Amino acid sequence: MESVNTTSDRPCDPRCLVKSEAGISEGNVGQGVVDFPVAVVLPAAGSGERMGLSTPKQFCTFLNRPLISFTIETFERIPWIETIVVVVAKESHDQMLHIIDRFHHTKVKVVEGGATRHRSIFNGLQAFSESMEGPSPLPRPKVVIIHDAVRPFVEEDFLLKITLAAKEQGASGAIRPLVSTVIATTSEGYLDHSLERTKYRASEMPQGFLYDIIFQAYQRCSEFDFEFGTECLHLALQYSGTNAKLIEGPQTLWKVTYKRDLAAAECVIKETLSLSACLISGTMAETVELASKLQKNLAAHSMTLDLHPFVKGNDELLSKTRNFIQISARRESLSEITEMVKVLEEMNHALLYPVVIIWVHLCMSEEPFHRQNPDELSSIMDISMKAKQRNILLYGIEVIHSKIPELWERSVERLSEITAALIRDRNPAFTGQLLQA
Ligand SMILES: Nc1ccn([C@@H]2O[C@H](COP(=O)(O)OP(=O)(O)OP(=O)(O)O)[C@@H](O)[C@H]2O)c(=O)n1
Ligand SMILES: O=C(CO)[C@H](O)[C@H](O)COP(=O)(O)O
Repeated sequence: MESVNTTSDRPCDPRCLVKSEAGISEGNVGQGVVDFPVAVVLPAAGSGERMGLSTPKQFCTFLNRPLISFTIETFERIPWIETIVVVVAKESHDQMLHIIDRFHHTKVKVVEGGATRHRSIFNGLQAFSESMEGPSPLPRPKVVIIHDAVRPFVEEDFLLKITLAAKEQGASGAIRPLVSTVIATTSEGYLDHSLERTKYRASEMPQGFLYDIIFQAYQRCSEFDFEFGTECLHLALQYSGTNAKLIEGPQTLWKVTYKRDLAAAECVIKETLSLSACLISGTMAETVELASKLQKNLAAHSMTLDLHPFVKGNDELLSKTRNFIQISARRESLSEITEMVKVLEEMNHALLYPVVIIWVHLCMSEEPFHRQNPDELSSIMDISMKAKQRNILLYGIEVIHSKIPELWERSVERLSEITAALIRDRNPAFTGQLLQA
């Protein structure tokens, strides 16, 4: 296998859409460059002591998905990565299989972990090697990337740098500037000496290796290394004589370690998910006018709104969008929302990330919709409850088209703020509510 598939049928990762906007088109970064087999080992057999939760951090959930699934997805959607070996503790094996099934991961092979990170990584690498007992091995890669399962943010262009450097030099690794100075302490707890910070770097992940180099290093390393070592690059140097090429990586490579890191990871994903939305205006003059005001106001919240009169039948648009705002002055428009939810469900569009739909009802009379149509209020609740089970978050906002310009402007302002907050926060607790702007 010397060539790679460069197309992906995975649902679109919003993080990659951001990359595309930055000029790197989705799915073709490695095209024609990575023409050798590449596999990934994700150690995920730790217990997450520093997190202080009963669930190991890789299985902690945010946005309805365990952390490890986000990391797997990052690698899985890169066409030139063939196989992902996920190393988990024996007791997590079934849970891992369930995650693979539920989130439709397709490139993953699960391997049993060891008592330390190095032992887990070695177990992962052994999945590619012949052994007397055990199942037949996976095809041996030229380059293997090792990456902690608890670092969900790594992008294709950086992985490409790591992979190519590993192919050229035998080993490569991500580094970051130190945030704090490193000091040595005496056994009595006093300062012994401090290191000159500019000379040192933090070693992060991913790291890349020629498979034969890192496998040999693990075969030769000592029990002490297995028990207390924390650095794969060091093993490659000491036991295979390979000096790693170090590449400065982005700050998003940080490792989820403490509880606050889980909240930070959720924030990063939510922020990316809320960069754009599809605004469905209809054709009535008042709804089109409101749509263009909303578009302008939300630009101030760093949100780009694409305006469309309708989306019905436009499956391509639906499949690329994570946020929809439908403005309507007609009562029947709720049935259009029901239809949209149905289409999104059929596409399984919210499998990996929650989708937000905001139904904005523009009341042309001073009498609000919720007083005129109490039955329809309960039907928003019904639709939203069913949608929520499929990870689709439906909210309603009512805005009265006041004839008094100041009141109207104030309502539009409030509508913009509520809309931005609902999209940014993706809070399931407010679904089915008809909020007043
Ligand atoms: N026996 C182990 C220990 C750790 N890891 C994995 O190595 C990665 C980085 O390790 P670390 O952040 O230290 O994870 P934990 O050991 O789980 O955390 P802690 O040190 O707080 O217990 C994690 O994905 C972790 O699951 C592993 O596969 N096998
Ligand atoms: O980032 C690293 C680079 O080698 C660490 O060694 C790795 O994350 C190990 O984590 P820990 O020592 O906390 O188990």
